[in-house]
Amino acid sequence: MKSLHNDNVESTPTTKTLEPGSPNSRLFLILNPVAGSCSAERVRFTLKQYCEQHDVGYEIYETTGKEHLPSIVRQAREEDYSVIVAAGGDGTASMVAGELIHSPIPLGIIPVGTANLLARELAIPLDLESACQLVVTGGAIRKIDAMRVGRQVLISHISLGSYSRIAERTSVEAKRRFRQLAYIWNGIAEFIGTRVWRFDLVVDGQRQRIKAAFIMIANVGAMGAATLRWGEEVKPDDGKVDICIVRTRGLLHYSSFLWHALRGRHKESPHTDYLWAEKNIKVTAKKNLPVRGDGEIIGRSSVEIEIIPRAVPIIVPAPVPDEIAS
Ligand SMILES: Nc1ncnc2c1ncn2[C@@H]1O[C@H](COP(=O)(O)OP(=O)(O)OP(=O)(O)O)[C@@H](O)[C@H]1O
Repeated sequence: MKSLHNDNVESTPTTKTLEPGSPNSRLFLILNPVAGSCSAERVRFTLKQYCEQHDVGYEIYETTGKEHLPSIVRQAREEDYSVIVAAGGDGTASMVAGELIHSPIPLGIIPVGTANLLARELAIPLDLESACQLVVTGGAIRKIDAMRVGRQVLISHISLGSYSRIAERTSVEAKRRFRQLAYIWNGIAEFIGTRVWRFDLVVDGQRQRIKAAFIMIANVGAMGAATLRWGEEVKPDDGKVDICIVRTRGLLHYSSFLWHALRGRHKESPHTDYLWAEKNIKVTAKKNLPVRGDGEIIGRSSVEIEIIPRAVPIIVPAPVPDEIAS
């Protein structure tokens, strides 16, 4: 079997097992050194500190972008790590999550990506120290729904239309330099346009033809800007996936859509329709549009999604007991 170790591995051997409420005993970290404005060195240093403090063994795999990440995760799973951690953005988290479906080994997230939508949704701390502490000392486990597309698994969003075109225009270099501003800049150009596209949409076997600026298939509500969400009822662990059909044309419509979203009254927006699916979704665009999944371009024009309810166990902060909160 190919070794999991790469040139930049740091490890300490221990044999403890994960016990709820006690520190995780053996941790495997997958670190994307080019995610967001990540400093791989700082992530290594901070994680090392917490691991040593809590007597937790760890190993770090730094991604190159060329490896088959699912195989790396599969091998770590077989080697009995108590927790597998993704340090990166939503793309890295979903690639790791795909191999942890219905697994007893939870996914920890150190959100050092650009948007970090999944972490925001699950209240996983965005500061490096607190995120490292959480994955090392453990918290609560939340099992979230997953979306299978071919051999790939996605956990946050899949979109086609203007929204996916923005991702296609935004380079890795721009994301690294300007973070979310890179998306906003490219978004303005797309949103002042008035284009809509024809789609064929099949939701749990029900087929319809629609015209829309974009279709957002959301398992996670967070849009990534302020408190904006894709819908009033989008939850990552409710066993269903929401479909937001945005029929906006031009800046005025988008402003109205955002105004309703800001007030949490999405359904009152005259430019959006909402559906939800429990089993599967198929979208086919009549034009050659990119399909965006968890921040990456995953295909063109068509996507078929199988929903896997409450599939991926993720470490989240433990709920604060009422008496402490008050
Ligand atoms: N060493 C590397 N060099 C270049 N690309 C890499 C490397 N490691 C991973 N990648 C690529 O990084 C992408 C995943 O990035 P990720 O989603 O983690 O960060 P992000 O895009 O900055 O954040 P977000 O998705 O939250 O906006 C994948 O396309 C992967 O192939």
